[in-house]
Amino acid sequence: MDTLTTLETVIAQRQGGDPSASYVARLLAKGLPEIARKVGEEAVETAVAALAHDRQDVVGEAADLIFHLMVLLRARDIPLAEVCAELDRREGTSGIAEKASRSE
Ligand SMILES: N=c1c2ncn([C@@H]3O[C@H](COP(=O)(O)OP(=O)(O)OP(=O)(O)O)[C@@H](O)[C@H]3O)c2ncn1[C@@H]1O[C@H](COP(=O)(O)O)[C@@H](O)[C@H]1O
Repeated sequence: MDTLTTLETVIAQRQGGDPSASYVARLLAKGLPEIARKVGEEAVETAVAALAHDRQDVVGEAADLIFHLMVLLRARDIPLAEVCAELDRREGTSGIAEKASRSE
């Protein structure tokens, strides 16, 4: 989690920076449609790698996907904490559903 928080800070710092010196600045300058396209591309590459047998490829593609997703969240001005809060909420919700099904 610290890793993602640090990455989120670095991405925010790169926003508005020199596109010739920073991949993040370059990607953010291209705009949301290009960022969304990259997320889609990396998601497909992750899925394809998962179906093949090279474990290290899956790790690499998953890292590319998470990185580009973090850039997309920055472009939409959504803090990572908001996504984590949604995951926490679901954990709470599924816990309630589980308890309810156990009491039936
Ligand atoms: N984690 C990453 C990271 N993962 C992947 N990438 C880049 O994402 C790109 C992946 O694109 P592809 O594999 O599709 O290859 P490509 O053809 O070069 O990319 P496109 O031209 O199609 O966009 C590569 O250029 C990688 O270098 C990353 N670039 C940056 N980071 C992090 O972001 C920080 C800031 O980076 P800069 O903005 O470059 O300083 C770095 O310190 C890292 O921590």
